Amino acid sequence: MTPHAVASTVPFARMNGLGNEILVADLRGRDDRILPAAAIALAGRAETRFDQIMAIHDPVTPDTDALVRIVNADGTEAGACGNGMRCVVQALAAELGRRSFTFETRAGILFAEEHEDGTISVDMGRPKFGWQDIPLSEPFHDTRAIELQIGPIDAPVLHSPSVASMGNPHAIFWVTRDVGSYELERFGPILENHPLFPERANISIAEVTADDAMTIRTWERGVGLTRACGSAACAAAVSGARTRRTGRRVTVTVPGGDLLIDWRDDDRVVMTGPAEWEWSGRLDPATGAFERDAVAA
Ligand SMILES: N[C@@H](CCC[C@H](N)C(=O)O)C(=O)O
Repeated sequence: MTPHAVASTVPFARMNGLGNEILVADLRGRDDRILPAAAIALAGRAETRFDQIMAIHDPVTPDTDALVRIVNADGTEAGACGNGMRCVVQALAAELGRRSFTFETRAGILFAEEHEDGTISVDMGRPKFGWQDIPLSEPFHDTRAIELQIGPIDAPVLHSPSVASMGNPHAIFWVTRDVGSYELERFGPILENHPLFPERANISIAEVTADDAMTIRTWERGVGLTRACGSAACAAAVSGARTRRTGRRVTVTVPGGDLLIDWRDDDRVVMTGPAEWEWSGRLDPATGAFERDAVAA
């Protein structure tokens, strides 16, 4: 890289949260952002393919540790990313030798904590169920099951989803067969872009397997099929409890593993799970050019 290019790059770590592919980029001390073109370029390369970039910026609000901007693979910004927040916590805990953090995101202030066993809990805030808050493009007074279906009109494959906002819009379709048996790659893009969702939506299918367990698969807005989506797990858990399908504390199994979701009595949703570091490098937030750090022999 030329000296100029090196000066314009920032450190980043390739990480994952249960297989949700995350790049954690450190933009502290700078005024710039990850540009959409850079995100699209990074997402398009096998080595740096990602679901979200978690860009750590200097804090804006007093008493927060950092502002975190969340960028999807298509370059759009998201309000929430549960798996990505766990990766941010693991990276900052290793750097700063602390375990508890307060972050600001587009969706509000979040609290997070790394436990002794290495798992990380993120307080994802309060869910919203009002149709304007999700948002939907038309009024639905009961968002536990809205009128929306896909497939033949008289025998829909998926129908009547619960909808919720966890800082980002989610639709949860309840099914009674193995979630792997549905063509989510076919239905996901149609439902993500359905006119009912003016800001598009994350689309999940969920099978309840016990009062305290469910299995989900998610088509992520701005990304596609994913091995894990933390905010979808939270949205599915609160929707399961709201529709009396489950209790308020559930293990949500995603293709990448298990997340524990606790919808506390104070209405806040706490997600607990792992994060994993893969490798580090430097990237250019304007172009997406990157280089890997040399690995010690
Ligand atoms: N993977 C995330 C959710 C990412 C955001 C989503 N694609 C959106 O645009 O809302 C998670 O773990 O929550």
